[in-house]
Amino acid sequence: MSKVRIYSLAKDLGVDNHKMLEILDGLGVSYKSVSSTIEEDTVELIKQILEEEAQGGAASTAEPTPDAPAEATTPRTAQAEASEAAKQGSAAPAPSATATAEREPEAAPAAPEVPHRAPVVTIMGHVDHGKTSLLDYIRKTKVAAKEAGGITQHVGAFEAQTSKGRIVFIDTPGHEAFTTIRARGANVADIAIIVIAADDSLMPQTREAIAHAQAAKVPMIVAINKVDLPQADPERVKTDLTQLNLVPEEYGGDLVVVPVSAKTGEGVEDLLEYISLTAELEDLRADPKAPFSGVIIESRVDRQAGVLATVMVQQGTLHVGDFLVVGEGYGKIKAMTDSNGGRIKEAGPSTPVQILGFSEAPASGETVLSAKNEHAAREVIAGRASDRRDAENARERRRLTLEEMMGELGETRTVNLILRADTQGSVEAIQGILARKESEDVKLNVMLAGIGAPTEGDVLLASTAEATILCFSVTPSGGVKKVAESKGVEIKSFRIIYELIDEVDRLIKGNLDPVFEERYLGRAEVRMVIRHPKSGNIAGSYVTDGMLRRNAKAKVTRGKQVVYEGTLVGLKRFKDDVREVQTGYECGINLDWDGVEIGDIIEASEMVEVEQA
Ligand SMILES: Nc1nc2c(ncn2[C@@H]2O[C@H](COP(=O)(O)OP(=O)(O)OP(=O)(O)O)[C@@H](O)[C@H]2O)c(=O)[nH]1
Repeated sequence: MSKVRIYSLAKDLGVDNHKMLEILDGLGVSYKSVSSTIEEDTVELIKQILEEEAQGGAASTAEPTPDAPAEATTPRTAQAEASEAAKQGSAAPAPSATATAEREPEAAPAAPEVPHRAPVVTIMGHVDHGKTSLLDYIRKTKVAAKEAGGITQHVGAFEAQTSKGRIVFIDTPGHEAFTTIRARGANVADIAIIVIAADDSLMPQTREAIAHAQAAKVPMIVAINKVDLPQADPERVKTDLTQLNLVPEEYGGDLVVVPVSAKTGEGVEDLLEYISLTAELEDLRADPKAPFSGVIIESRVDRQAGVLATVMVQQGTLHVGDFLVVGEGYGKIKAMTDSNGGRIKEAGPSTPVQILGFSEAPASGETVLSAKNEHAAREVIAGRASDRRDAENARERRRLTLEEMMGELGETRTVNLILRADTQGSVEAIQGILARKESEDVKLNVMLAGIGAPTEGDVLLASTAEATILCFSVTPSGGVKKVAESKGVEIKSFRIIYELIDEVDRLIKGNLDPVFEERYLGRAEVRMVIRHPKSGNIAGSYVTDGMLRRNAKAKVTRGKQVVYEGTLVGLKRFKDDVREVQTGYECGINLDWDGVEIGDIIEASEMVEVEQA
């Protein structure tokens, strides 16, 4: 008796893989994943079930036959239509992030046109260079006056109407240096405006802002502000930028630089024009009909109203009454207001909305998904809570093993560090983060922290204390590198803050790892499936425990069921390929699919667990 692969069969019969697994579950057929094979005689049973469903659910649909010609305009077979109609008629009343039937593209379908969406812009720059003033000017002149009686709440974002269309500005990052929120903030944004005061030129936080935009691979536009001042020197700003390898267009480079004054409004119209042009080039699109996903921009507790959370809709559409899941909490949208304070009933992609309905304030940067109903929301949360407990237990087990190995209860390991950075501000910010990373198990001992490149003296200190030298935005000289090599001292240089922090996480982990091999590496939650017609689908995920490592063994679980086993072949942070991603970071993952598309077997809220290969 010959066998058939589940996903090939699904394709042949024009149903999606989820549906196929559902039917197999119903029949009590066991399988490991959609790559598994099943007996040929089961196929007949499946066909019968599909036929019955089609007849029962879609009265107007013609009898499905394997050779029924597809309609000229649709890429699907008549069977696919029939089975989908059956599904609609039988159970699911509304699509949701956790249960939405995916359409199966045939050989070479014309990709459905996903509509354009408004660009989301973030403004960054050094303190006092005029970020707030510039946003205020745009808000005053470009935001339609709201109806009388509304209460203007700070929502952390606003929408400007320009002659070229809608532009959404995020105004939360503030000057809280080096926070994950801001690193994530750049991720919410499509375009970064770097504000530089014409009388002050490049300052430490300007460089930091540029580094964030570069790390997030979002296009940058430089606004040289305060050009109304007599001492303004825009040319100096441009020359200073070239020294960072950022060459303005008029000097032959590709950096857009716009002189503006937040005081007089000069150049602001040009800036908006450039934003729209950049957005056009980026070809930003989002499907309002796709399952909803979004990001928390900010949240706070209002004494009268309760928890107010600002959500940026990234995909799909939000409606009053929808159930939302964030972290381990959920809420039902009781009311929604737009950034003007006006009540709205629904909100599509690139819309910042303030939501009333969460019982606890969610953290900025958290991903939000929708659930079909309260029951589904609770299930997702229960799954997340149990995963967290498992992770905590695993950590506890690791800790005990370490203690046993050391033969002494409660001994703390110390990681010695020498820190070198470009400015006092960076040194302090990094020290602040390091202090928060310390735990009972590992103490981070910064032996020396200073401005400027590391010296030979640092290397000697490091070699005696077995310390690692971490450099941020400074590079050791050739001579110092040689001494370090001869003494076996590691000097690690970083230009991006989160990479330095990743390294510290690795050092901490290295001190926690028991000597014997542990196969479990970590686990991630799939937050959304990013469909890419050319380079394949990617599962946008969040590492909830341990770490993910490229080429590790991976398995996808839905509840307690393993739906896929294979290898983690692709791992990305933003657009970069990376080897590892640690807990608390978002990443894109791709598995060895054996010809199966991620969107077919994986969906938001599923867990991917990886093990040492
Ligand atoms: N002359 C002139 N003054 C400006 C302009 N833009 C901002 N200022 C002034 O510069 C100062 C700082 O402006 P802010 O908008 O508060 O700067 P910021 O970058 O938002 O500062 P932080 O929020 O503290 O980081 C204020 O006194 C503004 O009035 C401008 O285009 N021209």
